[in-house]
Amino acid sequence: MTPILQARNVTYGRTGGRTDRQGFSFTRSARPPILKNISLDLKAGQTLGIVGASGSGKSTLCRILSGLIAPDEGQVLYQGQDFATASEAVRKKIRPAIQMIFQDPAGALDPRQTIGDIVGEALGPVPDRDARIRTALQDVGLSADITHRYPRTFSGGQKQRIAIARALMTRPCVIIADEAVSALDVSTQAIVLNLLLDLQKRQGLSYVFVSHDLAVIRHLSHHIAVLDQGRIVESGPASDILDTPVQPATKALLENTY
Ligand SMILES: Nc1ncnc2c1ncn2[C@@H]1O[C@H](COP(=O)(O)OP(=O)(O)OP(=O)(O)O)[C@@H](O)[C@H]1O
Repeated sequence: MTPILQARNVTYGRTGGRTDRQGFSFTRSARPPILKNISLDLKAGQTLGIVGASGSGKSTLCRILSGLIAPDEGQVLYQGQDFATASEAVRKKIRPAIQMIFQDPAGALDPRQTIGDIVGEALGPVPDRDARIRTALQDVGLSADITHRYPRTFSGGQKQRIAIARALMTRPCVIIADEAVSALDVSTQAIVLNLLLDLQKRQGLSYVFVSHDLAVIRHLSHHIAVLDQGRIVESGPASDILDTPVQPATKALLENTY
């Protein structure tokens, strides 16, 4: 079966001249690329864990896999279709199918918007808007009656649930989670991770789950790719990587975990 999401020989940050959505630009220089020759597959209904030390390129890879920025070389394919060469009609389908959740739930939620407006942001004025917002909140274990409240009155874990509810609104197939539980305390991490596992079971979601923390990655990954200085140095089934690591970068991450 074709993987739901694939990177094929992706290189980024070498050729210069590109500007990403956050306004950073790259210039030609002798420094190595941020990502070099990355190939990976995400199977439908599974979780690919991407682990690496700080600065190894994890967030950049997330932005490329979600289509926020384009690779300088190589391809990103959703259900076998190249983001770069897909027609506008196909891109319109791909965009809502891939959603991201970020590390800082507080920063990701506009404090001036109500929870209803935040969760319903991507929906537009559809007739069943309120019902869909309420269902999404219930799907992440929150009360459907919080739509009129504001983010500041919620805990970090609740804010991350609200961010997950927002991501679910477009009925995505793939969620890319960039350090999505790193800002939470350990017991709240476990609650959010179990919620993600439950959603995967119920809705068949596929995850790219990025973390510097192998204990977190262990909890939900089927496959793992280890990123070191912009390259994948080791990848395979989660149990192989965690139980018999080969590369020094993987061993170092494991030593820091246990
Ligand atoms: N827009 C940019 N312009 C220039 N350099 C960048 C840009 N984005 C990232 N970098 C550099 O690319 C490298 C990888 O950054 P990235 O944020 O992807 O790593 P990371 O593994 O997510 O790190 P962390 O775990 O600390 O968030 C770093 O050296 C960073 O300084």
